Amino acid sequence: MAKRIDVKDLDIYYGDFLAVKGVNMVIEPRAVTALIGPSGCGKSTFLRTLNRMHEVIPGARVSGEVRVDDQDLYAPGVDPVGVRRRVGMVFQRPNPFPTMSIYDNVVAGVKLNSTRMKKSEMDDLVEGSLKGANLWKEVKDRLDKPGSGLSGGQQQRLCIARTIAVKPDVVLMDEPCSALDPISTLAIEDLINELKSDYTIVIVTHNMQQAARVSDMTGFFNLKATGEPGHLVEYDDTQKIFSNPGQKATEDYISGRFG
Ligand SMILES: Nc1ncnc2c1ncn2[C@@H]1O[C@H](COP(=O)(O)OP(=O)(O)OP(=O)(O)O)[C@@H](O)[C@H]1O
Repeated sequence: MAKRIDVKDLDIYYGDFLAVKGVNMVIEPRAVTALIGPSGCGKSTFLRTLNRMHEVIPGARVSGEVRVDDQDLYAPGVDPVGVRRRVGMVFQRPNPFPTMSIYDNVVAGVKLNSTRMKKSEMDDLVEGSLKGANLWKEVKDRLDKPGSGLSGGQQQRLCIARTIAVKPDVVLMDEPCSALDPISTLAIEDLINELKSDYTIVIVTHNMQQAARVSDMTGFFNLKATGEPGHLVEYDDTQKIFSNPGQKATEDYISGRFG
């Protein structure tokens, strides 16, 4: 299950534009790592390199290494589809398949991976994944109803259930609460806290209180000026970053002096 991610000398490009430069970082398993920093510094871009989603944009590429338990995701011959199965992703806006039932939403990824399963196994997987996403009690009597009939917070938990149904090693979350109300946000934060016992979790967030609440480690990204590449300024225990950061830029950012 949870795996360590080792990023070495990673440069990330959109065509000729170097968006993020020189990232070195070890992301620990069974922990939550938060990525913070001002708009445009490359947090989401970096996150998408961790499951090879970056390269779906034409011209987008990387140089350097991303190792997940010693396998370089960018080595020749590595299948990006397999990578995305092992490293799942939850997006900013809940994106369940709207006309699909709640049940079918949970197993959508599993079916895509063409794993053949008996109905009883599928039922168990749906129940286990919805329980894992703290949604089971709310939906168990309406599994055949469309996913779009759920509240925003429930839809996001449904997306998390869909992500964990394929049994990934890592779960990436790109601002998973930014479209949610405060109560749904707290529900997702509780869930993140529970999920970390099984997965490596990396979350991009604009909300520094959220980073402080949910994460064990925090990486602060910044950029010197518009058009310059983003870079990782500081990466440390969340408590240290928020109480006694090593860099002035980090301190200025977390104390609200810029960004
Ligand atoms: N599809 C794209 N094509 C070209 N450049 C892009 C693309 N997506 C992002 N960029 C550029 O890459 C840089 C990093 O963007 P990114 O969205 O990763 O930053 P971010 O820190 O996640 O920002 P935000 O907090 O606003 O979401 C920016 O200069 C952005 O304009």
